[in-house]
Amino acid sequence: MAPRGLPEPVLIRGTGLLGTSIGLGLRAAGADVFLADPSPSAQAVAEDIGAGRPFPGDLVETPGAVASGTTPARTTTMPGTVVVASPPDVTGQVVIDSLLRFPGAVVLDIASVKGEIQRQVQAGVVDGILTEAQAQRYVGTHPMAGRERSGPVAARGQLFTAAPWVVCAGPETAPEAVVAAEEIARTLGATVHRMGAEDHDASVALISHLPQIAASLVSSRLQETPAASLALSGNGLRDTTRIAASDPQLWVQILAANAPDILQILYGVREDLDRLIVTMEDPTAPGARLDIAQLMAEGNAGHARIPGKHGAPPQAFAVVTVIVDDTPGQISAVLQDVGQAGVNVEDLRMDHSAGHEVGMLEISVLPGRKQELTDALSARGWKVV
Ligand SMILES: NC(=O)C1=CN([C@@H]2O[C@H](COP(=O)(O)OP(=O)(O)OC[C@H]3O[C@@H](n4cnc5c(N)ncnc54)[C@H](O)[C@@H]3O)[C@@H](O)[C@H]2O)C=CC1
Ligand SMILES: O=C(O)C(=O)Cc1ccc(O)cc1
Repeated sequence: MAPRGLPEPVLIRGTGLLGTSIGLGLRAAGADVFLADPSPSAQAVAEDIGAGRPFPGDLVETPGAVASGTTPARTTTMPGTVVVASPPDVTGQVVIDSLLRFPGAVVLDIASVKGEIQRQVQAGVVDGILTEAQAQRYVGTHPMAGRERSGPVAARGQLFTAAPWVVCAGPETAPEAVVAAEEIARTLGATVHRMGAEDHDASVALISHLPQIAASLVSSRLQETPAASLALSGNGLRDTTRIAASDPQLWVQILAANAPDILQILYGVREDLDRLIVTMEDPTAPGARLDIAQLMAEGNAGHARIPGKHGAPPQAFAVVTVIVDDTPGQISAVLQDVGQAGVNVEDLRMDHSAGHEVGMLEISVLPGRKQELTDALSARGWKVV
């Protein structure tokens, strides 16, 4: 059964990580999905893994066609909804092309920065390329879920489960566009957050773009580090650097598109860093340790404000740590016993030191269930620390 309120078929333009993940999720929900990507291999992989079928029509954009107001060729197959999942720097152009090419279709994009695309659509109206009615069929959105890898091979239909999905509708946006965007988000298991494009861009500068910059800055220090030092790495380093493996091409576009908002935050970070440097130059000076303590306490306070699963208020879970052998099947065996004990797993992670034959499986549960789970796992022979 197709999702209600979603005009079909759905055409996904751009079958990389995000486009293919959306296709997989929509197909699993029974929607009819077409795929189009200028990269034949990206499109073929997306089709092969079941994200949709090829769009029967030529969607190659003529360079400069949108800017010059040339109406793109219309196809006989008309999608009801177009999801633009291309790289950010061409998204505005693909959105305008879709509004012109598919009269009547709702068009949404999922690019990481929203203001610039909204401005391009508005400029299309001012320049007479788009009518107001055409522009109203567009709604900007942003799923707050992704991976540090790109391309369809890394796609997952479950990528958006429990993730926030921002919908940037304005008073001018056609109601059916908002309904379709929210239906896609909910069908894929995400929670909808309505927000203006400017507030969105200011928010992601802090909660998404700064962490990316911080991870890249920390990781760039590791380039010349001797292997013997890196062998000591634990989860602290892994936690703070995972997203440093992200696609540079994508991030050049994201950071450039949101530079003014990011810059305001970087000025604040620079102030804190300058203060810390002065303190560290003489850590025994009067007040220096208080300064360091204050920095750590400010970090604690900010971290405690990060909401938990499903956008719930921050919650301190209790962690039950189980030692498991580094052999196949151990983790699933522990999790089966956790399920038998009737305790819900809120979070899970594996701490794995290089060169050791055991791993530490950290199972986060509600604080009230910790003792019960510890007892149940110990009774089944697991070593709980
Ligand atoms: N990577 C992530 O974690 C997240 C990315 N996004 C946004 O999703 C969008 C796609 O990102 P990814 O899937 O990660 O990138 P990707 O690099 O995996 O895929 C982009 C795809 O777009 C195709 N493409 C290039 N030019 C195109 C055009 N003119 N028309 C149609 N397709 C075109 C490419 O061939 C490629 O297959 C970006 O706008 C990004 O800001 C949003 C949330 C998370
Ligand atoms: O890998 C992660 O944890 C991410 O946060 C990825 C991500 C990248 C870009 C976005 O616009 C949104 C999410």
